Amino acid sequence: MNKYAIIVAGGSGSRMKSDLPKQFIEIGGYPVLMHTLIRFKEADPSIELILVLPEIQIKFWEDLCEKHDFAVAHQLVKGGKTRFQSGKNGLAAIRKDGIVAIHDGVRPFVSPEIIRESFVVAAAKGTAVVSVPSKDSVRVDGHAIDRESVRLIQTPQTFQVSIIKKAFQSPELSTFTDDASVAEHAGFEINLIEGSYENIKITTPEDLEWAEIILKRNA
Ligand SMILES: Nc1ccn([C@@H]2O[C@H](COP(=O)(O)OP(=O)(O)OP(=O)(O)O)[C@@H](O)[C@H]2O)c(=O)n1
Ligand SMILES: C[C@](O)(CO)[C@H](O)COP(=O)(O)O
Repeated sequence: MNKYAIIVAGGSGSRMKSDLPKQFIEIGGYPVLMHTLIRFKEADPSIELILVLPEIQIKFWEDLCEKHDFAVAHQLVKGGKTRFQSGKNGLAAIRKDGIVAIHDGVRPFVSPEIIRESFVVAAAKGTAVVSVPSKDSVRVDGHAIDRESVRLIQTPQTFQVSIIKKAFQSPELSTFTDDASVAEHAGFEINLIEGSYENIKITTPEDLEWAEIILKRNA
């Protein structure tokens, strides 16, 4: 079975408010993106890695790889204006059937076990989307709802290639905040699997402090 991971890192990182795009900020001495790619190689060395980056950042990334002697093989693909378009560009680089995990480049602490589980479930059921329960109470439009019914969605979001390629043929909608919403819109059932609170998305400056803490805890 062919296995792929599309690591989307084509965003602008506006909420981080940093001159250096957040995917390149160093944690534990290495750029965030290198940690993420290594997690996938650790999960399964046969996974083919596809890294989606803004075109303008590709040379910078290649220089970083040289500087850090980064030897994890990966294919580079140009990003798009939105996460949907970046994902679609990544998918276009896959020519064979198999299973593909789509993962935020800025989630460097996904565990190899969760990655492997997502491939197993997607192979059996077509889709596997990582999620955690909400630890906080939740209100929608001002009204309390049963938080047991809430799941917070993470990545990887893993699919049979044929399913997710078909789903991405839909015109883009503003409600597509992730790949699962694209697949669901196309009529596919979404299977949730258990994630981890450590699998944070580095989004705002304080997340970098959490990242250093998680790294030290795992050292
Ligand atoms: N056009 C885009 C937009 C986002 N992403 C990726 O999708 C992931 C999740 O997005 P987010 O954390 O929102 O990243 P940014 O869009 O870069 O951040 P912001 O929303 O703060 O600008 C990131 O790895 C980001 O690089 C992408 O590949 N292409
Ligand atoms: C894909 C995602 O990480 C799942 O939680 C999330 O939807 C990305 O949202 P963002 O606004 O692009 O950070």
